[in-house]
Amino acid sequence: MSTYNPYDNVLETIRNAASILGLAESDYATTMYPERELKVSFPVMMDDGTVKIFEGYRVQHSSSRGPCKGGIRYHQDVNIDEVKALAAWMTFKCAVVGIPYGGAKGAVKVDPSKLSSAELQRLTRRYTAMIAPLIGPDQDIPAPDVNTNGQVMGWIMDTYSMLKGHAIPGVVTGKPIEIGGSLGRVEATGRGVMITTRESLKKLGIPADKARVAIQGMGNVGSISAKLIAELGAKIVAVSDVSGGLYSSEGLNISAIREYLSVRGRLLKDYNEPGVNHITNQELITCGADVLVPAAMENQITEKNAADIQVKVIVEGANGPTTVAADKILEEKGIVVVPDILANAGGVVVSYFEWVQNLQSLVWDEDEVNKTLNRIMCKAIDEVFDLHTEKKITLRASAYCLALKKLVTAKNIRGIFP
Ligand SMILES: NC(=O)c1ccc[n+]([C@@H]2O[C@H](COP(=O)([O-])OP(=O)(O)OC[C@H]3O[C@@H](n4cnc5c(N)ncnc54)[C@H](O)[C@@H]3O)[C@@H](O)[C@H]2O)c1
Repeated sequence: MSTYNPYDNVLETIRNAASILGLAESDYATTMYPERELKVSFPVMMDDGTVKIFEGYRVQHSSSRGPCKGGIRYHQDVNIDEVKALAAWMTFKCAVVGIPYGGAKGAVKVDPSKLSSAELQRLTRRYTAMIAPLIGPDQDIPAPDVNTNGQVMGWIMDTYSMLKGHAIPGVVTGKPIEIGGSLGRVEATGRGVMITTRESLKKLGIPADKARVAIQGMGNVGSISAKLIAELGAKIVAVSDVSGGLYSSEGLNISAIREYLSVRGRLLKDYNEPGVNHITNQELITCGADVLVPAAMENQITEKNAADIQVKVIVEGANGPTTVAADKILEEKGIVVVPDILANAGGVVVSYFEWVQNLQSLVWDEDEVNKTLNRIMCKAIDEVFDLHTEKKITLRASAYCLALKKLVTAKNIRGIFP
């Protein structure tokens, strides 16, 4: 078996959509290559006085439909192909939900749990300085992703503003409210996953209040998805984090688990409650539920475990959790996969609201944010399901066809420079 390369996954998915649309390669070739790839190496002074060198990246996949947009990830295993794939998924995500952005992604190869808060701040500030030539509210706007959060965005905003000499809140989204963040942004990706789950179940005729749901990952996306899907009346029977998972056929107490995890450094392997069993991440993926929400990392549903998956629907909270080979197995089994570029788009939609508020120096109330998010998500979900029914293609192929069409149209209108 060849080594897993998420960018190959992206290319195969784009080629499949292009062939469904009957596009010639010259029509969509630009979507196969990132516009810019920056690799940086930079020193950080550690608390003990030693200097460590870290490697980071910023990839801008496309600016055809607007400024580049995409999160920053801190992870010890990150590499350029992963960042290229994540940047491309952002391009397609923004296109499928119809917000005026291209796609980008950044990362630093680091395990942030091994750094003190002061070291994390110095690393973030130096990485920001290294990518400063590429980012800015008009060209490329970062946001949180795995292992980054509002505080990290605050340091990025401050560093960039200091370099420019005045406050520029619109350079990042996912900031704390006090410095220009949007109400509803922290919950937005999970809220989008909940809306996608609710609407998909409705279309498939599965009552949400009878659904049994398993969620992999209890970070920003997984834990908010768990909370909001539970509020639909569904039973969350399994959740997990990097250390392992919890299972209860009666349904887990999500607010108690979220409360427990709110202390930095705590892991689910140490969580104990009567009636709750410890399971592995693999057991979570193959446990008997109706809905599986992978909300951790890429490459979790593969040809090795796809045949053992028993759910009716998979709602991809994470980016790229399912490989192309696994997708084919799931399709043959009749399992409906709601793709990442649709299911987890809530975060970038509310990031867009935050950026608009920053550019206009306006503040929206939370109700307006959530209502507008709901409207945009429901419209995109309807469009993706309609094309899927009309063309008898998977939901992933449908979402990519809709997005690719918009990207090709934008490129054609703009023409080729010079
Ligand atoms: N934060 C956002 O707004 C956002 C938006 C869209 C998509 N996403 C995607 O959602 C996914 C999760 O992002 P997040 O922001 O919630 O990250 P996070 O850092 O807040 O949480 C990640 C969670 O996954 C768990 N995890 C890490 N590695 C794992 C593994 N190998 N197996 C099982 N669990 C593992 C962690 O313990 C943690 O619970 C990523 O794919 C990310 O790209 C995030």
